Amino acid sequence: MKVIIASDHAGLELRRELVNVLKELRAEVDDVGPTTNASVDYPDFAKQVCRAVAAGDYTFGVLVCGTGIGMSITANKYRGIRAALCTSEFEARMTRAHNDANVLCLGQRVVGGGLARSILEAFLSTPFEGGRHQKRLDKIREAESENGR
Ligand SMILES: O=C(CO)[C@H](O)[C@H](O)[C@H](O)COP(=O)(O)O
Repeated sequence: MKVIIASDHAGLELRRELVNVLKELRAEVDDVGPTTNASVDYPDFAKQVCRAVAAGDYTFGVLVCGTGIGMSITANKYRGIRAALCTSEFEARMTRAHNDANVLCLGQRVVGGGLARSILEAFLSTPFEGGRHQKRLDKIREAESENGR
């Protein structure tokens, strides 16, 4: 499994913890930064992750900012990206099973390291159920086209 991860300055510490978790889980992980806690703009980092996931270069992307909200708003602007902001394991399982989410967004100022780890593990290990949910994903794709994206 290949995972690409990024954050802004407000998600840097949690991102570093999650890189270690991903390595423990034997995922192939590319960490695109940032490398210092100088203030940066989260859309610049979301862009790198979302372009790579949408191109099919990675199984999943992970984005961390202060709340996870800015990252998730940005990520869902990219065609083919289904980004989910999760604050619980339940949401992580459901968004994989029902939405086939391909980008996980987390807020360092919202969830602690232990919970974030559980959320990440649930996200990575839950398969998409398909069936009735596929038809709904097809409709999301239609919505992307309708909006000229
Ligand atoms: O986009 C966000 C909020 O919707 C993220 O949490 C950012 O990390 C946050 O806005 C950064 O805030 P800061 O005051 O510049 O650290």
